[in-house]
This record gives sequence, C-alpha cells and structure tokens, in this order.
Amino acid sequence: MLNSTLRQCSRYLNKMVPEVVFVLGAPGSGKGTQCSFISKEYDFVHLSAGDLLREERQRQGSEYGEMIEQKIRNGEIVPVEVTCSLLHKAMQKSGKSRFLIDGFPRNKDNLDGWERVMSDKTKLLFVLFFECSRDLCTERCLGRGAAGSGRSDDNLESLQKRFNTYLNDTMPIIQHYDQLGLVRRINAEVGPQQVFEDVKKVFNNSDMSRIAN
Ligand SMILES: Nc1ncnc2c1ncn2[C@@H]1O[C@H](COP(=O)(O)OP(=O)(O)OP(=O)(O)O)[C@@H](O)[C@H]1O
Ligand SMILES: Nc1ccn([C@@H]2O[C@H](COP(=O)(O)O)[C@@H](O)[C@H]2O)c(=O)n1
Repeated sequence: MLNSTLRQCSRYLNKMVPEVVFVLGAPGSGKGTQCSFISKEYDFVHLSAGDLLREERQRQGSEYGEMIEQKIRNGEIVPVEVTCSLLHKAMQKSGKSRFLIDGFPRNKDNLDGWERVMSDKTKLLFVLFFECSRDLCTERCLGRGAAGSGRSDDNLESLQKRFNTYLNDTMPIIQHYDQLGLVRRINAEVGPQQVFEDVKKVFNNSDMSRIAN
C-alpha cells in the first residue's frame, strides 16, 4: 500500500518536471519550420531563442536591445543570462510542461548557463539535429530574406559570420550531446514534408503514449 502510494507520488512529481528537446542545426537548416510542424502534431510548446531575443530587442525600455541587435547582425551569441532568463520566463508563462527549445544551446556559455540554472529544473529528452549543407542553408536564408523576412542577418555578410559561429561554437555542443547518446540526426536536405516524416519517427519512438497530442 505504502509502496504503491510512493510510486504514484513519484509518477506525479516526475510529470511536473518540464521536459525539453533542444533543436539545433545550421542557420536555415529548417529548425523553425519543423518546430512549427512538431508543435501542431505533438504536445510541445515551440520556443525559439532567436525569436525571443528579437522580441526583447524590440521591447521598449529593454536594456539589452542594442547589444542584442549588434550580436544578431554579427552572428554572435548573446550572453546566456539574457537568453536563459527569456526562455525561463516563456516556459513559466506558457503553463505547459513540454518544450522544443529551438536554437539553444548555441555555445559553451549557453550550455554552462543552462546547466547552472535550468538542468535540475528540467529533463532533457534528446537533441534534434538538422543536417544540411552550407550552400543549401545559405540559399534558403537568402531566399527567406528576399521574400521579406525583415531579418537583419539574412544577408551574405551576416551569414558568413553565423556559419563561423555555428562551426566553431555550436558544433562542439552537438558533439558533447552526441557523446551522451542524446543526438537524433535528421537529413534536412529534402523537402519540409519529407524531413517531417523522419522527425515523426524520432518522436514516435520516444514513447508515443507520453508525447502524443
Ligand atoms: N526542408 C526544406 N526545404 C526547402 N526549404 C526549406 C525547408 N525547411 C525550411 N525551408 C525554408 O528555408 C528557410 C529557413 O527555414 P527556417 O526558418 O525553418 O530555418 P531555421 O533553421 O529556423 O533558420 P534560422 O536558424 O536562420 O532561424 C525558410 O524560408 C523556410 O521556408
Ligand atoms: N541561443 C541563441 C540563439 C540565437 N542567438 C542570436 O540570434 C541570432 C538568430 O538566431 P536564429 O536561431 O533565429 O537563427 C543568432 O545568430 C544569434 O545572434 C543567440 O545569441 N543565442
């Protein structure tokens, strides 16, 4: 009787721990597109670190606006204290317990900051990693810019810097999670629907009963 009650309490408490999936890949590899598909099919809230930073940049009275704009334009990574606090607030505001965290952690500062503040409050399920060549990613970002994204970093000069940051700072983070057996690789060089077919296999293999909408 006592054991069964303890088991029930433990299940209840485990359920309360927010679960996260980190979504990584080169600029333009399709992270945002796939997160939007995933959040429609599965019970996950999509939080894009880049979108949260862009919103904060626009927020009147933000003390970080100028710094964020400069970093974004130069393809550099904003200090984790700012990004982690925006993510944490968005998670709390949503009132939900499963999150796709798109574009984070992008470097060692992001990773260390998350581990300091958030890793004991959350459970990392896996890291979704979209693999796509630099040429294709560049073409997609330039296409997005030409279609009117309004992003100050969808231009060749910023893209070169973003790719350097991706190769030098983000790839080591993906390798770190790969060594922990947490990376789920997806070929992102095919059409969006085809990519999503592979993404669904990953989510469906992760105990469908717990994550299906
Ligand atoms: N599989 C795909 N095939 C062709 N085009 C795609 C595919 N996925 C996304 N796109 C297009 O490529 C552009 C970039 O996609 P998306 O914004 O999803 O990438 P991202 O990885 O989130 O980019 P960023 O890191 O720069 O925010 C968009 O214009 C999108 O419509
Ligand atoms: N963890 C992060 C994520 C993003 N940034 C900055 O935003 C830019 C755009 O990010 P996208 O994911 O929308 O492509 C990125 O180049 C960085 O300047 C960040 O600092 N930290």
